[in-house]
Amino acid sequence: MGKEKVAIIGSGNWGSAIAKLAGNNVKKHSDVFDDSRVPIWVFEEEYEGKKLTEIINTEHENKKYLPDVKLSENVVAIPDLVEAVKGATALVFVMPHQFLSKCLDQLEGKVEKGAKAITLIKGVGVDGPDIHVFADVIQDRLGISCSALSGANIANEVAIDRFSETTVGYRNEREGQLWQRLFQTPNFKVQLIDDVAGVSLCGALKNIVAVAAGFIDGLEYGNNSKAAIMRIGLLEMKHFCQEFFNDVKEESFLQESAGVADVITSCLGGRNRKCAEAFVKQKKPFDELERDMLNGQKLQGIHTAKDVHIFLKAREKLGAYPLFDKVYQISWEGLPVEKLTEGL
Ligand SMILES: NC(=O)C1=CN([C@@H]2O[C@H](COP(=O)(O)OP(=O)(O)OC[C@H]3O[C@@H](n4cnc5c(N)ncnc54)[C@H](O)[C@@H]3O)[C@@H](O)[C@H]2O)C=CC1
Ligand SMILES: O=C(CO)COP(=O)(O)O
Repeated sequence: MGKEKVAIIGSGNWGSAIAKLAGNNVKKHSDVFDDSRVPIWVFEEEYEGKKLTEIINTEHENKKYLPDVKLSENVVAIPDLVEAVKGATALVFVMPHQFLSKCLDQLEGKVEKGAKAITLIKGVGVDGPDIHVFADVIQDRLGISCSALSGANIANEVAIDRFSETTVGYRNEREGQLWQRLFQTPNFKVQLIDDVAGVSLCGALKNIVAVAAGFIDGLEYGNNSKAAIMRIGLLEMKHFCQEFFNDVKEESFLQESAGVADVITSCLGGRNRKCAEAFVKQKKPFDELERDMLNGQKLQGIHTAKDVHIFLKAREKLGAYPLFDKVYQISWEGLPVEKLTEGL
């Protein structure tokens, strides 16, 4: 069997951090991976008067989304999505969830037969009463096996090699071990679990909880309130997964980085938390805050709150998830933020 050829689809803050790890690890495991080239698809834009792909390919740094972190020289930025995945056998999906569907439209019928994929995207696909994790969406649309990676992984910290853990929910153990080889470093520990849905849903739903934590910070309610939001949020996450997905594992919530640890880090230090605090203090809408505070990076939590609201409404289950619903109502329907804790 030939060596695995990796392609990374997405080059934002997390996409660039993961490209750094993958670029180095393919060299470390050159018995398994083709280490000559790791293509990364870049949604082309100008940054400081130059094309972002040109900056990445000459300076080996994504100056817009992950400044001051050097990427290995085998990481090659490519603006054409289909060209970026040409010949790839190991596809890493890592773009903000709102852009996945358009990418899959372009990729359908274009990926290598027998390729495998992993998604690092945090979000869910909702269509009225139907809900899907993105690993399933990718698998169905492209006809390839797709695992999921999620964890307490603030990208800027992983990128500078601070000790962190993550969880891979695998389709089969062999694929889990392949992804572990691609991403694990002495300071980035990759745990494996046979729970694609649980890992994916933890990553999506914790973003709603992080928005709630940001509201608490905006209200200056203090640490007890924030701890309560984390606890209630984690329970709603677990309840939601167990109610609507058959095969999720309890360990994914309580023992894995994807569950409890990601709730904690996101409620302390994530972008969703930061913008939600500003929403309360500055009284500006989220799209304006995203534009002013994130320099092109994207919020996921408020969109996931809306997706989950649409789904729960269609299933007539809104009352069963009061925290998720309060986040939706405050973010999208003008409910006063002081109502967040009412009835929890
Ligand atoms: N940043 C972080 O700390 C972490 C992020 N994640 C997840 O990883 C996923 C990707 O996040 P990031 O890499 O941080 O992205 P990001 O939040 O930095 O978003 C910017 C990216 O979106 C792209 N983009 C903008 N407009 C686009 C369009 N119209 N079509 C396609 N792409 C477009 C930009 O080119 C850029 O690559 C998200 O689901 C996020 O929740 C997961 C763990 C950590
Ligand atoms: O997923 C993350 C940390 O694990 C990042 O969360 P934010 O998108 O809120 O920054």
